[in-house]
Amino acid sequence: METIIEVKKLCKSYNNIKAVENINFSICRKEVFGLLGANGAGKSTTIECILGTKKQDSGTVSILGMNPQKERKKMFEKVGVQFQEGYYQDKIKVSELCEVTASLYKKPSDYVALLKQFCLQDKLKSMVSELSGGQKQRLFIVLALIPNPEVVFLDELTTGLDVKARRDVWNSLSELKAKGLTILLTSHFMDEVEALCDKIMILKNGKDIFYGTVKEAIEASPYDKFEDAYLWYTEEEENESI
Ligand SMILES: Nc1ncnc2c1ncn2[C@@H]1O[C@H](COP(=O)(O)OP(=O)(O)OP(=O)(O)O)[C@@H](O)[C@H]1O
Repeated sequence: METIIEVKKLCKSYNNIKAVENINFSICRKEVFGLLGANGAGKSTTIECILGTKKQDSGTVSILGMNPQKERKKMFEKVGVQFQEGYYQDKIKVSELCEVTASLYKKPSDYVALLKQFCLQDKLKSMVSELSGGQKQRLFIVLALIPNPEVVFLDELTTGLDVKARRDVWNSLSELKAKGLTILLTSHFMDEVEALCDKIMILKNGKDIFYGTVKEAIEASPYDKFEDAYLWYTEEEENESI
């Protein structure tokens, strides 16, 4: 299978904090990869190094065969990123924000169809600032998909969404995956990870403490449920003495 993202021996420190220490993983086309871990575990730092918005201290990153530091512009033609609130201006209509985003790309997706897919078709003429938290979150996923990317980065994918909206987002992503999209996501919801991810990495204090499938993670733990296993991997004291 074709490798889309390859991370080798990635290290990044901030002053005295080792945010990411010797991380290795690869993601194949059509795979959904979950980068997991508690607040401060090193997920965002890893993602920023992959996107080239932060420079690692050592190690290498390849995305779609490119070096993100050297080929930033070419890379962003093919890579979508879901940003959080605060990144976008919100005194603008949904349609205008989509239009502006689409204008940045050579072959953008049809944003009206995407808005429909994420149940936002009625909001086309609304101001972004007037959307609910969950509607904004879905709009940010749509914006990440407008480039018609080969790979998309989704950060805290469904935080703030109601139960139905989460399920709808999972279904839409599964459809996009079937069409060839590769997805790297972060999530603090283990049911979501179980439903979507082909492979996961659990980080703790910048280190890789588990890399494999959800099934393997459960099997290598004393528990039957993934959430219990996840907590076992990430728990502070008990495991450190083992
Ligand atoms: N710009 C920075 N300067 C100094 N320290 C930083 C900086 N960015 C992150 N850190 C530290 O690096 C570590 C990893 O942070 P990072 O944001 O990568 O974690 P995260 O897993 O994405 O957390 P969250 O789930 O809260 O988003 C933390 O200890 C954090 O305090």
